[in-house]
Formats: sequence, structure tokens, C-alpha cells
Amino acid sequence: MYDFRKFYIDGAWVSPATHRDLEVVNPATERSVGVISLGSAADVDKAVRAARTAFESFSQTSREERMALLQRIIETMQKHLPRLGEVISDEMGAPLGLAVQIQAGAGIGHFMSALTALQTFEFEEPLGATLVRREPIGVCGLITPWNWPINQIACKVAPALATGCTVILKPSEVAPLCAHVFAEILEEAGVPKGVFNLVDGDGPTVGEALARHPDVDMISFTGSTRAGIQVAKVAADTVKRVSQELGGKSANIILDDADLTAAIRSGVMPMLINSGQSCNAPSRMLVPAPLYDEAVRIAKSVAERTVVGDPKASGTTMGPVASKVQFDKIQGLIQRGIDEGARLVTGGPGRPDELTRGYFVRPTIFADVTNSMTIAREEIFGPVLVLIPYQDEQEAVRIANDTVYGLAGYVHSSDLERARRVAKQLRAGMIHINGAQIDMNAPFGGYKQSGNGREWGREGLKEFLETKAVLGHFAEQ
Ligand SMILES: NC(=O)c1ccc[n+]([C@@H]2O[C@H](COP(=O)([O-])OP(=O)(O)OC[C@H]3O[C@@H](n4cnc5c(N)ncnc54)[C@H](O)[C@@H]3O)[C@@H](O)[C@H]2O)c1
Repeated sequence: MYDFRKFYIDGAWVSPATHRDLEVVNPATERSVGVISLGSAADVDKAVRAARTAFESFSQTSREERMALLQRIIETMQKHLPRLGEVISDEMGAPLGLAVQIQAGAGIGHFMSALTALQTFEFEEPLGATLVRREPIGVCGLITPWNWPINQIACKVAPALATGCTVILKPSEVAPLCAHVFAEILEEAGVPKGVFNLVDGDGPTVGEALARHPDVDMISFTGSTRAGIQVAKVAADTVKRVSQELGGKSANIILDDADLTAAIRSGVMPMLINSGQSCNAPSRMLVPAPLYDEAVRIAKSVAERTVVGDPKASGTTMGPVASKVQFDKIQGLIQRGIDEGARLVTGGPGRPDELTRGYFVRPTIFADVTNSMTIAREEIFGPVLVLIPYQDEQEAVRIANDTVYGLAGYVHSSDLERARRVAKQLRAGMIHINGAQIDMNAPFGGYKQSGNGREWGREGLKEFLETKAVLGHFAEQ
């Protein structure tokens, strides 16, 4: 049982202004695994004051000092990687190997990519007689989700620290425990007091208090489109910058010359990894009509090889989804798919037969789906894949772009030129050709209602900077 009822403010673990406990539930057992406090606007005020004071000196640190700090954080995270992974697994159900190597490992990856970007980042450049300077934006509120909790936290904290900003983190109340281990890591690594602060709480209370706060300069938000819109509305009165990383319903176009088995395998696997709870998951698979039956058969066989069960057991490839709310939402959408006439190929409502406890969902494949069905339009955020047939390349691109989202896109073809041509036509922020893996130095973010921000690497640093034009800087004496 993790007891994490204190907040980390101004370099110290402090009690909340008013005591309100929240139990954190392990989704694999449905039992309590820890307890946190739900904060209030008073706790946010305290953390913002600390961050504002710390900004005065931290914003003036040199590139070298901040590089040394990032390096110490990387080393300390490496030391605590197994614990970090175990906590993630306990609170959101990812299989232990995934939680340690990929989930917690991605956290380290973001600090490494921020360090690489910082090494050569041009904070100053001449423009005629003017000097253009990039300066840290100030005090930043970071609001994060539960699905890749440390990944999301690190990809905000790392660039914020790299640029000389100070932060208040409000992690998801569904998976807040790893944020406490992360705060302990930053403390051990010697992050100066007030530079990193942690306040737990729910969205409408602590999240909105941060978004509304007149002394917060920027909100970096990752979560649902619904909450992202609310944050932007609340933040509007103070004209702060709001960077949004939101939902997705990404299309995976399998062209008729692709290696069908490899393409389908690489499209089904990300729908199962992390129980399909990834914002960039390729949740709509678009298949040429003549290859459709064969594609459905391959997708079914890949999905049915999933080993669903105890995240701590070796051999488990898929754990539960993160919460009862998420489980119920997915069940409702699976039923909706059936009611709207999609063909259930494998999976379906309820838990896998052998599991009687825990928020486990059956790996589910739907065929005969049209792009107007609810399961093709709404982000399910679970292990549910829909297969949509198309007649020609043009129609595939049209279906892919027919969504309010625009986070990622996927193209498979044996002709690289053709894949590039299709990639160019997709209205989304990240396109993966032939199963290319993510690149932590490349910009991560979406078009349309998937958000307006770009995180990771060099682009991630830019988000936390203001631009100042110093006119006459290079004037002749
Ligand atoms: N684009 C990306 O980079 C990315 C990455 C991961 C997850 N996501 C999205 O996140 C969603 C899943 O995460 P979730 O269920 O935790 O999302 P969520 O929107 O419910 O919560 C995300 C965070 O926002 C906070 N929040 C909720 N309402 C708020 C409000 N009114 N004001 C301020 N803060 C508020 C929550 O407490 C939490 O910390 C999915 O839609 C997924 O696509 C996007």
C-alpha cells in the first residue's frame, strides 16, 4: 500500500491545506493499492508562489547548468527504473515488462532527447540589427493523463527544465502514484526547490485552479478533447498559452501492394499493447476491398494470440484497462458497434472467460464497419480495432481524413514513393510508414481536435519559450 498523501511544494513534502483522501485502485485486482490527497485551490496557490519565486533564479541558469541537471535526473531515474515501473503497473495495469522497459523507460528517453536538443538549441539569433531571443515562458502548469503516465509527465517536465521554466504538475488522479516516485527522483537528483512542484487533485478543482491562475504563464495539457477544451476556456481570461495534446482516431491505410500479413500484424499489435490505451493507436484499419476477407482472418488470428491476465505474471501480453470508468465506457462502445450492425470477428462484451475479477477487456475486432458508425468515429481507448474496406487509394485517403481528430496516421506499401505520396495527403501530425517506430527526437502532436501542441525533442523545447525581439541590438555605435 503506497501512502502518498503529501504534496511536493518548494522542495518539501507538505500536507494539503484540507484533508481529502482518494484511494487508488489496482485495476487488475479491483483492490486499493494506495492513497493520495485531493488538493484544492489553496494548494495550487502555494505551489504557484514557490514556482514563481524559483523562476527568478532558475530562468537565469546557464545551458551547462541545466544540462548537468538533466544528466543527474537521467542517472537517478535509471537507478529507480524498476520501482517506477512496478508502481505504474500497480496503478494502471500495464504488464510489468511493458511498465518498466517501455512506460518508465520512455520517461528516461524524454530526458535524453531534451538533453540532446538543449546541447545545440539556438536561444539567440541575429536578424538584421535585431536580436531574436528565446526565453523561458515562466511558471507552467502541467496536467497529465493515466495511460502512459510517466511518459506524459517526462515529456513535459524535461523540456520545461531544459528551457529554465518552473512547473506545477497535476498528474491524473487515476494513476498518480508514479508521479510521487518521480518527484522523489527529482529531489534526489538535486532539482532546486520550487522548480518542480507536485499537487494531486481532480481536474475540475486542481486542474482548473491551475488553468485559471493569473500567475501561471502556460498550461501544457494532455488528456481528452473534452477536458482540453474546458482547460482552454478557463485559461482564456488570463491569455496564457495553452498547449493541448488530445484524443485520436488514427487511420492505418494498408495499400494493395503491402506485405499483408506484416502490415496487419503491425496494425493489430499497437491496439493490444497497453490495452489499446494509446492516443496514437491505429484504431481504424483501412483495407482494399479485394483483400478484406484475408485481412480479417489475419487480424483475428493475431488478436486471438493475446495472453490477457495478471500484469505481474510472466507471459502476459495484455493487462486490464486502467479503471472501472474506462472498462464501462469500452463495454458500452462494443455493444454500440454490435447494435449498429458491425460484425464481431473476435472478442466482444464482458471479460475473457477465465477472468472473474479486474477490468479486463476481450481483444476485439470488428469487420464490416463503415466510417459513419460510432465505433469508427469515437475514440474507444481500449483493445478494439475496426476494419473498414475501401475501393481505391483516393477513397482510403478520404476515409482516413474523415474524422475530427488528426493525431497520427499509418501507411503500408511495398512502394516507398507511393507510401510517401499517401502520407503527404493525410491531415495528421505523425505518419508512420511501414510500421516505423516512434522517434523521441521528432515532434509529437496532432492536427484538428487532436490538439495544437508539439512535444518531444527540439519542438518540445520551443513550446516552453517566449520570443523576444531586441531591436537595435546590433545597431552601429
Ligand atoms: N495527444 C496526446 O499526446 C495524448 C497522449 C495520451 C493521452 N491522450 C488522451 O488522453 C485521454 C485519456 O486520458 P484521461 O482519461 O486521463 O483524460 P482526461 O481528460 O479525463 O484527464 C486528463 C487530465 O486532465 C485532468 N482534467 C480533467 N478534467 C479537467 C478540467 N475540467 N480542467 C482541468 N483538468 C482536467 C484530469 O484530472 C487528468 O489529470 C484520451 O482521450 C487520450 O487520447 C492524448
